[in-house]
Amino acid sequence: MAAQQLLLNVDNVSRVFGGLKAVSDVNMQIQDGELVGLIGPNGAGKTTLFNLLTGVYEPSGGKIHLSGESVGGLRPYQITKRGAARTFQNIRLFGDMTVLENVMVAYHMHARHSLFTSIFRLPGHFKGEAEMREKAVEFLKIFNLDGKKDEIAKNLPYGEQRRLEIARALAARPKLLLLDEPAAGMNPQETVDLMNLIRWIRDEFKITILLIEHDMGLVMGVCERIYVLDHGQIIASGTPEEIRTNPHVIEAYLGQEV
Ligand SMILES: Nc1ncnc2c1ncn2[C@@H]1O[C@H](COP(=O)(O)OP(=O)(O)OP(=O)(O)O)[C@@H](O)[C@H]1O
Repeated sequence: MAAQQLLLNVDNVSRVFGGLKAVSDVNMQIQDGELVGLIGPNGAGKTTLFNLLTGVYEPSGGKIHLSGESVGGLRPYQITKRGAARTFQNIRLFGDMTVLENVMVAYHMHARHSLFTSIFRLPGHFKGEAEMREKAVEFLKIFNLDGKKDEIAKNLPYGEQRRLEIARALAARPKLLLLDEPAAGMNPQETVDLMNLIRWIRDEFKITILLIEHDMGLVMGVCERIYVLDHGQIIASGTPEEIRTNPHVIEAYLGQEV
């Protein structure tokens, strides 16, 4: 088996808001191809850490490397170009665009049209558009959304909007896909389907996935390794079984089922 490559290296990263250390000296190493969960009680700092990894916030301290390249403090679009794409806790689609257009926007970021062919609308450009449309429909098939390609995104049921958001993030061809509570608002059957889909995406696209999730069944069922944040600090990391029986984790979740 090939040696694993370090994809994401979070080295002593912190973020302070006023007097509050929302993320405190966090260390996290994720290997290429891993499927990793990030859990923790409300306000633990999970979304803040995602915002640091994707350039929404600048770290107050520490370093972040993606594929060996320093990305801490870069703008979100710069980090997307370097291979990290995400979804949000509150769905952020282009609500007034169609389902297909939402995916094509992501493709456009990676299109290889020359300025010349775009301006003069030479055949190469049209070929590019047609190819892009075809690929976008292929993507939508994976997510069982191809039948809805011409619907306006905001009119889709909630679970489908979540799936579309994942499809759009994936269309940007990330090495690292960050999912912020992908099962939020889904019913149990949708959650099980999503769990299978996430695992399939990782295997099929050979990417690395880091997901935040409150649904413990989802995290324990799908992730190979889990980090636990509490009050901005990593209090545990390990396999689902190690996390389930970790006394620090049980204490952090006291009164809640782990
Ligand atoms: N922009 C901000 N300004 C000030 N404080 C913030 C900001 N963003 C987050 N915080 C604070 O940082 C802490 C961590 O919040 P964060 O949203 O990262 O937690 P979380 O683990 O994602 O919580 P939840 O599970 O409820 O989504 C909280 O105390 C929150 O109030």
